[in-house]
Amino acid sequence: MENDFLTIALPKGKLLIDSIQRLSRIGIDCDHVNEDSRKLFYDLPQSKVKIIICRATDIPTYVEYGAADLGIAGKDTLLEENKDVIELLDLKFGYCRFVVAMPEGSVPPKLPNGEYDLSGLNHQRVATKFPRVAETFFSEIGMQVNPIKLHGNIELAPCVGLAEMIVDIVSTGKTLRENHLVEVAPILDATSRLIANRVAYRMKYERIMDIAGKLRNDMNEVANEGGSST
Ligand SMILES: Nc1ncnc2c1ncn2[C@@H]1O[C@H](COP(=O)(O)OP(=O)(O)OP(=O)(O)O)[C@@H](O)[C@H]1O
Ligand SMILES: O=P(O)(O)OC[C@H]1O[C@H](OP(=O)(O)OP(=O)(O)O)[C@H](O)[C@@H]1O
Repeated sequence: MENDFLTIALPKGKLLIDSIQRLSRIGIDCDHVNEDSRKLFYDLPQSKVKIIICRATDIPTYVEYGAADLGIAGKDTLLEENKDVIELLDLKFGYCRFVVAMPEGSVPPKLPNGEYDLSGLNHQRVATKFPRVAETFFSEIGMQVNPIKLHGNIELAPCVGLAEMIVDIVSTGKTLRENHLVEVAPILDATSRLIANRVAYRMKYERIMDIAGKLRNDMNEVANEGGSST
């Protein structure tokens, strides 16, 4: 019966390989799902699962509207998209950090506690893919900024005068370094999460909790063996 099937939305891009590995390890036969193909959905009748491949930033939308029962998305995307979904599990891969960064030549002075004094940045322009995250961070410290929404290569913006600073993801720090930008404030850390549609969570509770439980056990087993969980 069609309703026995569970639809899982996976993000193309950086999180796809780990997502496939995690699902494969708990017996969902999705090893053949790959990004090089232009195929965007896969039926896995043995596992009674359909996999759909979405842009990372669209995963919460597919799950909120019920086009997917489950999805895997970065916490950064969940905060920015702010969709009505249930966050079931921290999968602990795809680690990255949100930061505020500025050109080396214009970093603000430091406070006695060693943090940068951001107060002079009030009402300045922030280039970012994450305007909600940026505005929330600054409003929590009593400041207002003018977000300029971009879709990529954020680090370019302050180098060419489009914005005074950026709010972006840092992983290795290479992109900041190569563009002469300095982190002036951490915002938060992000990892990938298993999310569920609210209705599916009630209607398909046992299957969803079975998958979430198996993913959690798999992570614990890998951690107990002392290895990386990805
Ligand atoms: N160095 C990194 N840069 C960007 N994202 C990272 C990094 N490390 C981990 N991630 C995680 O991977 C997720 C997907 O990133 P990816 O670059 O594949 O897609 P995207 O470019 O953000 O999405 P879209 O294609 O919709 O713009 C991010 O939301 C984040 O959670
Ligand atoms: O600290 P690093 O390891 O250098 O990684 C950080 C970079 O990775 C992301 O960009 P992405 O590769 O997603 O490309 P984009 O600029 O098109 O978003 C992010 O927006 C940074 O630019």
